[in-house]
Amino acid sequence: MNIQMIGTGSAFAKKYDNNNALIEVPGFKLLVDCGITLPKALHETNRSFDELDAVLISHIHGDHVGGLEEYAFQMMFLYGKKPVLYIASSLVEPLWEQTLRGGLTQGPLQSIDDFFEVRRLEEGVEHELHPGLTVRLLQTEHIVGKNSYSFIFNQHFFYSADMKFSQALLEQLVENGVNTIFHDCQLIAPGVVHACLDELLTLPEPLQEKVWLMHYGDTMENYIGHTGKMRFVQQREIYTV
Ligand SMILES: Nc1ccn([C@@H]2O[C@H](COP(=O)(O)O)[C@@H](O)[C@H]2O)c(=O)n1
Ligand SMILES: [Zn+2]
Ligand SMILES: [Zn+2]
Repeated sequence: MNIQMIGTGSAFAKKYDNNNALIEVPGFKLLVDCGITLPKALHETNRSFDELDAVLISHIHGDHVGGLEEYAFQMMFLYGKKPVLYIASSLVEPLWEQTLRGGLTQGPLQSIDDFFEVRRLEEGVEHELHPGLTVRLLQTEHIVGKNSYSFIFNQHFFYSADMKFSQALLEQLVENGVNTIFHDCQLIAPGVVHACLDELLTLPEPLQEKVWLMHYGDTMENYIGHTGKMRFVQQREIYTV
């Protein structure tokens, strides 16, 4: 499985695009989150919405869903298709009612199903998205009252939604077979709604070796060499995990 971060930036980053990823297995390309900067960033990566097979959403913040309106409209008006949207069941209603409805509705097109082929996912269930690609949703702590789901792909690759620090969770994941962790990282403490670098640096070194940092601010380069055994994911680079 290959992963390319179309962006690695935090919500306010300007040097880096929104923390959205493209996961690829033979015959299938999955976009993970679709933030405000995604349409332009995808274009700059010489890719188009039409080549994606589906999008998977972690939670409802602009840097993760703000590009979905353009995705839906481009697919409808440029390609005559309805994109496949994988999303936790609990997020379907808030995504439509609180984020997309205002921009997308027109004439007879009044429901999320008019724009997306919605595939509802349940937490804790192993879902096969395509032969060679499974995902399990894990609800992780981010903002009180807003559901947020991290992902375990192919039972060994953990991709954090925006989440608070939890050493216990990371240790449990590794015990259960996870060998690579892409984790959001706020460079400056306190993390509040994200794990911050100081917290992640308290992880034991063998665990740090499995951790790659993403969702970082514009000053990331100042921290190179100061992340213990953890490494920064580089925007647009392709990793095999
Ligand atoms: N100093 C800050 C700045 C922002 N927040 C919260 O972050 C959320 C948006 O960013 P994401 O990376 O989570 O998409 C939003 O809920 C802000 O309230 C914060 O807590 N502190
Ligand atoms: Zn975010
Ligand atoms: Zn968030």
